[in-house]
Amino acid sequence: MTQRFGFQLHATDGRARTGVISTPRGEIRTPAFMPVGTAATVKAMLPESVRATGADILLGNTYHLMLRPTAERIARLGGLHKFMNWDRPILTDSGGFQVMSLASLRKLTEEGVRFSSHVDGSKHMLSPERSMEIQRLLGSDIVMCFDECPALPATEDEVAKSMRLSMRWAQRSRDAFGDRPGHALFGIMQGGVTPELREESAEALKAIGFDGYAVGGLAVGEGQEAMFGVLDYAPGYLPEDKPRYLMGVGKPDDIVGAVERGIDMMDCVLPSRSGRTGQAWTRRGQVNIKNARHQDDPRPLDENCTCPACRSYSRAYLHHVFRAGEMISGMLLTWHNLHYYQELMQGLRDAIAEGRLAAFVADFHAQRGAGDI
Ligand SMILES: CNc1nc2c(CC[C@H]3O[C@@H](OC)[C@@H]4OC(C)(C)O[C@@H]43)c3nc(N)[nH]c(=O)c3cc2[nH]1
Ligand SMILES: [Zn+2]
Repeated sequence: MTQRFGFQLHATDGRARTGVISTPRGEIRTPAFMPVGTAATVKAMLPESVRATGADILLGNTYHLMLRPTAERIARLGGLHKFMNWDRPILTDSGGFQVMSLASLRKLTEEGVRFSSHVDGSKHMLSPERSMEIQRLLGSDIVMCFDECPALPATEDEVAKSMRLSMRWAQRSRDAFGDRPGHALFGIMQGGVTPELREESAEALKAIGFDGYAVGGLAVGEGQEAMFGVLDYAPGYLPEDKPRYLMGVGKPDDIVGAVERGIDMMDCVLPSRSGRTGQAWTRRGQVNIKNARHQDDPRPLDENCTCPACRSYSRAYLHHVFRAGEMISGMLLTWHNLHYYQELMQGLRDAIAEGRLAAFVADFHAQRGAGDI
């Protein structure tokens, strides 16, 4: 087990890459999908179940945990890994994005963001320095810079101003992070959909120097075509020997397209959130299990899936427990969706390693029927 943070590239296929990120708490196979555990839990899943789906790393979040139960309390109790019973790597987002999307009465200045908690209305402040302190108290292995993700619609001038603020905050995040062997600090590229701004952001981040680089400011409503348009050039502005993390993505076809364009890490609430609403993702497309047509169907969600839901339960049963509002409904569909996402990532890693990504992607699209299956 290494005491350092490192990234080894094993193979490439076109712009896609496969490799391993090594951390003191374990290895992360890339391309990697990171389940979201916002408030110290991947909803409806035990940590050992999350591991059983094949996840090497999960996500926590500064914004949610600073409000409840507070980072100081988690630190007193031994840190986030011990608190939530997950001893493998954890990446925490820096809180900027969530403040802008969840908090109220926000005041943004050069210093940081003052806001009122969406939980109890209490007053708080987040800054690069405070975000680094919170992520250190949590004990996360991969720390994200404190940034500002502009809400759409935004003019190019507003995007430029916001990106330049985020780059000044990236320097302050780097300075506040200090030297923490075995822990990584990732910069976050901003710049909207403007190539010149994306390049300016990448150059600023490279000049500061980070252990990994995120592509931020995407998956905020711009649509897949615009997102892929940015990914056609933005990852190329980032260092080849460092992990590239696309934040908040996405649907299975978003993930495939992002990996083809050189992305190594992704996170998204979709598989867990949609699982709780009865939406199953399968290799042949989506299944809305609450649809009446499943009520007599003895088949599993997906005959080829080896997850507990598909091994032991029928669509008819899943339909029933969703209609009845039983807790097991969200548990089984979340498990299936996370299992499917990890199976997709393993398929991508194998295909890149064997130089057959194009065939894998063609088969991925060919299998997906239109609409509900
Ligand atoms: C969904 N689309 C999307 N999410 C984005 C994020 C947040 C990603 C975090 O928000 C949650 O996903 C909604 C995830 O669960 C927690 C644990 C809260 O963390 C993940 C971003 N975060 C930062 N710092 N900067 C960005 O430019 C950025 C862009 C994003 N686009
Ligand atoms: Zn399954």
